[in-house]
Amino acid sequence: MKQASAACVPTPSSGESEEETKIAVQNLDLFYGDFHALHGVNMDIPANQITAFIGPSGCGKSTLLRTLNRMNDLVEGCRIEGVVALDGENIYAKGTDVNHLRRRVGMVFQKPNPFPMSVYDNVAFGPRTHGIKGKEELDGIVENALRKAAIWDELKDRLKKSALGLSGGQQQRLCIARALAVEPEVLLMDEATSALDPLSTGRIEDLAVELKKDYTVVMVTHNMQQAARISDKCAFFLLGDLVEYGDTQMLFSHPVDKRTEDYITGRFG
Ligand SMILES: Nc1ncnc2c1ncn2[C@@H]1O[C@H](COP(=O)(O)OP(=O)(O)OP(=O)(O)O)[C@@H](O)[C@H]1O
Repeated sequence: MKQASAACVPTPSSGESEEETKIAVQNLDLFYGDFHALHGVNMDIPANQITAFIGPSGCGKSTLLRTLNRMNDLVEGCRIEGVVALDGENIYAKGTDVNHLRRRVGMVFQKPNPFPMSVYDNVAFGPRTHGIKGKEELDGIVENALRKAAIWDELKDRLKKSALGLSGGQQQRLCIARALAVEPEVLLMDEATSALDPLSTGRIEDLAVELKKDYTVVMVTHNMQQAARISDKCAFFLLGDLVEYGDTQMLFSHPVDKRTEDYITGRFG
């Protein structure tokens, strides 16, 4: 993957508001081989808020989400131009420690993907990889992460049982706990509720709202009600273009672009 040049980018101020920008995306173009998947995307993602990416299938939501912790590095032929700055530092600058980046920017996927091991070992996996070995310390980390993911009470007596025996909703909250166990600053959620029933979806939504106190949450969702319910900022994409980005309430009540209006009113997509 081509490396962008800027090593350190000043975090743009967000004008009159007091919002702190956690991630600044600047002039971002992404290519899969010859296919130009993202076109000159610019957006400031605020700290301690939920930002939702919406738009029809194939418009580039997941692609953009994956640029935020360089998951696209794993895709052969993927090339990026532009800047993604985390706390003002370009994550595509030469010399970036990608493992450290992914520790700071964790990710939860559409399908819950617990490892075939115990509940405890799933959550302890990341910290162990980072060299934490002491039982007492690991016990504390596991409990804390499961509490933050609002699943401690359900799982505290099943820590040694296989994670594969949990329900889909429990597995997804376990995956969130696993992501939180390495103390990230940003949590990326790629359609994290689309495989879940309404009750489990509600739990994850409540959890996301709770988590934004401590983390910056960025989510891709096909569910516009979900974006309207829980996100603070919303970005609408179409065919690789960021069409409109702003406060969720404004975007849903007074969309500026006709294409946004057509999409949120269900005229296409
Ligand atoms: N690994 C890849 N190689 C080539 N093209 C890809 C790859 N991943 C995605 N694309 C293409 O990039 C475009 C954006 O895909 P992406 O998955 O980001 O869209 P999306 O908005 O998240 O879609 P969905 O809502 O269906 O998940 C699509 O045209 C897709 O076919």
